[in-house]
Amino acid sequence: MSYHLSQLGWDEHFASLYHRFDRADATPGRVLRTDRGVCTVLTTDGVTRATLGGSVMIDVARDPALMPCSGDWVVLRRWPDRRTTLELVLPRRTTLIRRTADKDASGQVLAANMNTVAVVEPIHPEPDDARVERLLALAWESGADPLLVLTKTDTTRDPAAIARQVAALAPGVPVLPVSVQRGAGLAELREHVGPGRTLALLGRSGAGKSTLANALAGATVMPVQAIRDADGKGRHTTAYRNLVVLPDGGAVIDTPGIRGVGLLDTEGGLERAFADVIDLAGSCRFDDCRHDTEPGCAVQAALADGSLPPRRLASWRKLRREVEVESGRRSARLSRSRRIPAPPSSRLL
Ligand SMILES: Nc1nc2c(ncn2[C@@H]2O[C@H](COP(=O)(O)OP(=O)(O)OP(=O)(O)O)[C@@H](O)[C@H]2O)c(=O)[nH]1
Ligand SMILES: [Zn+2]
Repeated sequence: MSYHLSQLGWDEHFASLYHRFDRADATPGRVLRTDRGVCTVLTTDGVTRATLGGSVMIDVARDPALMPCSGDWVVLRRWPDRRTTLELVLPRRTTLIRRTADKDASGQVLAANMNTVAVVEPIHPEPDDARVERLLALAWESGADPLLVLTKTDTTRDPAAIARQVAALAPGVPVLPVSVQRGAGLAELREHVGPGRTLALLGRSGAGKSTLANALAGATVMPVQAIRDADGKGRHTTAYRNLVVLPDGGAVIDTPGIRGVGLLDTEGGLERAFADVIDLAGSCRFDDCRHDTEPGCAVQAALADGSLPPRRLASWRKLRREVEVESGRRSARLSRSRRIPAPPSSRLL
């Protein structure tokens, strides 16, 4: 049985990247999950497990963000002794990456190559404004389209009112209230998946991400589990918690529930998440306005007339300060690591 990778978003772009690695013992695939250096990968022949090849290990030692993750398109190599290694991660189109807690401030990739990132926040107890803002900045940063999903709407009396309040934290982002229990909002959410499209779910533990992924997958049996194992050793019984292949095409990436998430903000995600504040700042009289006591400050004017909630400016300042401090640490680390010559990444396969 074969599986069409195009159902998962494999297209001419990735095919052309893969082309130069195409040889008899190589095959492309998409990472479903990773578990301590062992990756579960879906190929046209089914699901296989692969260990990291030497070149990937060298890349990861240099930059932890190059560790394969759910959603990555990769090149596998099959060896005569039946081992399979993951030899290369094809360049990611979008990347959901958070700053790790270590002092190096390096990045950890949570998901790759998704078209949409849904920030998943429960409507009850009350949505946490600061968390929503932070996760939305991360979603914008990924390069994918952000979406805000408010879950468990069956647990509160007036979900629409809460959705309106939360929408003020999410300029330019569609807000979608859902209840899996009642089946409400799922049809709207399905519009963001479908053939060739991948939706990543991002949110705290208990937000309802796995419940959403299961609801989108519909049946209890994923087609992945019905596909013959590429090793010929029978079916896998593992529950694929990370990338879930949907019966009608497309995929959902269920990221692990995260407690705190640091922003790397190298792609301007913060500015897009705070487009309301940035737009106002563009109308201040002085280009270097600090939005304190300067004359002609559009931000202060909006605070005064109530059109900008004070906490939006406070959040923006707090997150920007955090990113500045952390990027300072990161550049210190990079200048240290430059003393080690970078390995050539092209002698693969
Ligand atoms: N009432 C109600 N409860 C829900 C709904 N969706 C999820 N829940 C409950 O919320 C709890 C957490 O849901 P999960 O889907 O496990 O949350 P998660 O985000 O995957 O959590 P982690 O796996 O820890 O990251 C479970 O007890 C679900 O039954 C809903 O629509 N309504
Ligand atoms: Zn100003």
